[in-house]
Amino acid sequence: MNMLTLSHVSKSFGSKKIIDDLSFTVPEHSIYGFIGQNGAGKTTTMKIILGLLPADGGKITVNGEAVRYGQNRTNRFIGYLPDVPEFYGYMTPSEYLKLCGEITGMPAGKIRQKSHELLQLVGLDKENKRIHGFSRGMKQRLGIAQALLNEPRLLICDEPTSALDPLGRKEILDILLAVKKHTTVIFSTHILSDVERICDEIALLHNGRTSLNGTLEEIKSKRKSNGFDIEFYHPQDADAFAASMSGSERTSAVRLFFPGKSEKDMTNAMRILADNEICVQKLEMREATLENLFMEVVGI
Ligand SMILES: Nc1ncnc2c1ncn2[C@@H]1O[C@H](COP(=O)(O)OP(=O)(O)OP(=O)(O)O)[C@@H](O)[C@H]1O
Repeated sequence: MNMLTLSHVSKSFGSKKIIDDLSFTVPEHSIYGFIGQNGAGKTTTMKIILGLLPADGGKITVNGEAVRYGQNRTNRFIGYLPDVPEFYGYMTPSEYLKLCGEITGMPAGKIRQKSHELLQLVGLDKENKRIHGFSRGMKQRLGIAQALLNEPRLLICDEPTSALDPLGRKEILDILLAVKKHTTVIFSTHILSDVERICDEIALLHNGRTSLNGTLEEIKSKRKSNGFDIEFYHPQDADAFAASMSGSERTSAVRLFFPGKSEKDMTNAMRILADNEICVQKLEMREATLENLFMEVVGI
């Protein structure tokens, strides 16, 4: 089942079209990476999903129910972590979660049990400091605990790792992986290594549409090969081979790179190597990385 679907969604601010016929689906219990450059429209899309901004056209469903601007019925399925979460700095984490639970009408026993469980999950269970002394990473972790308090079916995180150092980012990514058992996660980001680490599926937002979407394997396999490298034992073998197969770049004394070549070209290279009795240390295809696919799509 799909936890979130967007069909032909559009949004303009004045004459500027930000979202243009955007469609994608997020399967239940997946981690979905919503990627785009600064200003691509990620936050705008999330606000439309939350019913906080009206779309100009199209349809969105969350857990099978249609989202309507200005109504918050579908938000009972959603936990939301904004890019810069705001807290009452004079409270401790457990006081803050208690307040959030009370506002949403949770019974006191349930608030206690969920707060304990969630603070443990985000590594803040032993933290009795007031929130104003927290690091950015601790605030993001508390924000995730708060977003999960009402046991949402869908957790939406807006750039949860963007302002964090590598350790802080790892902590957030590990938490998102842990919550996937119970909750579908969609998170926006422009940090591609985070996406490669935890996402089951991705959509790349460019010019208001998804320019790439699917699993990482699907996306990488659809794109053209990036070529192959050959590492020789002797520089003179590299010289001889470069003379017999065109299109190489010398990347070291004993290495040649053949940019843009296919698997068929690599088979041909193997034949030439065998015919000339040249033994090599290594011969490998260069896999498309998400980063070079991103560059290709956005035209950098
Ligand atoms: N309320 C608004 N009125 C006018 N323009 C807006 C409004 N909100 C967003 N925009 C514009 O829409 C575009 C998309 O903004 P949005 O915040 O959705 O991008 P984003 O992908 O989340 O970017 P970032 O990674 O920088 O947060 C930007 O050009 C922004 O200036």
